[in-house]
Amino acid sequence: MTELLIADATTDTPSTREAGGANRAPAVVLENLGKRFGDGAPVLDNVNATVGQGEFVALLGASGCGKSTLLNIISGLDVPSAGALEVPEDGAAFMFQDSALFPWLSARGNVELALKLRGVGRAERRIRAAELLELVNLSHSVAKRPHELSGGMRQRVALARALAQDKPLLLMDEPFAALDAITRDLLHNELERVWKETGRTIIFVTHNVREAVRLGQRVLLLSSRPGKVVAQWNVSDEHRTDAGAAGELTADITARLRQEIRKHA
Ligand SMILES: Nc1ncnc2c1ncn2[C@@H]1O[C@H](COP(=O)(O)OP(=O)(O)OP(=O)(O)O)[C@@H](O)[C@H]1O
Repeated sequence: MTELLIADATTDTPSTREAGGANRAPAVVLENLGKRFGDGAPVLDNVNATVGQGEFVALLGASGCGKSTLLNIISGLDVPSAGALEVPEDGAAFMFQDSALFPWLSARGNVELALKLRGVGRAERRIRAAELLELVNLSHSVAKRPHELSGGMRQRVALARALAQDKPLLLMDEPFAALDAITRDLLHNELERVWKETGRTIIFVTHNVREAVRLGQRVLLLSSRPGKVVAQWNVSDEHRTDAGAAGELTADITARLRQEIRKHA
């Protein structure tokens, strides 16, 4: 059992501060963050977490616990009602469950558009888009439009487009939730490779414990109503190489997640 207990998530405890990786400079710091829409009950309350530069963190929680709200706040699309946050000055790129590609543009056109919005010149755009599509294993389909691509291929284009924004932080909101299990496994391998090659900081939201353990160096569990970080686990090399150890960790996290869900059932 490797759960790092957060005894009092209402304060910025040493466990939450250090878990970003004692050797890493922080990329994202959330301090006593709260969010309430209008005069409704708080959706997030006293969220404390630190994500280190280059770290891959999986954010897990029951449906409706505020995961997307938290990503929206980190990305700057929404503002917190309480607390403070530090995010990279250069901002974040976002990737969603729906690839949200422009249907009239090819894979290359979609990626080039993101480069154009950054002011990259025409010749360089072509080269850079080709590199990014190669990075996500889509060199053979650059001229295809979204309707000619499978769901997995569309998500690869969306990943290339997110990388084209050249932001140090990548926020991923259940990007593979709509894919079949085999395609999802393939994309897990590819995302891991892309993360290692690009050194991005990634916060990856999912409902899927197995996916969180497969991808995250650290898994954070958000409680429901209100959402706050109630537990976290480090995923070690042993979990990556030993299916038994990964299975045990997955079972531990699942039990803890069920506990959270039962509280509000
Ligand atoms: N703009 C908004 N106005 C009012 N309430 C909102 C708004 N956005 C989100 N909420 C509420 O905040 C809560 C958390 O929503 P959020 O989408 O962040 O949860 P989630 O954990 O991402 O859910 P899921 O896993 O189902 O996608 C929900 O009760 C939702 O109805």
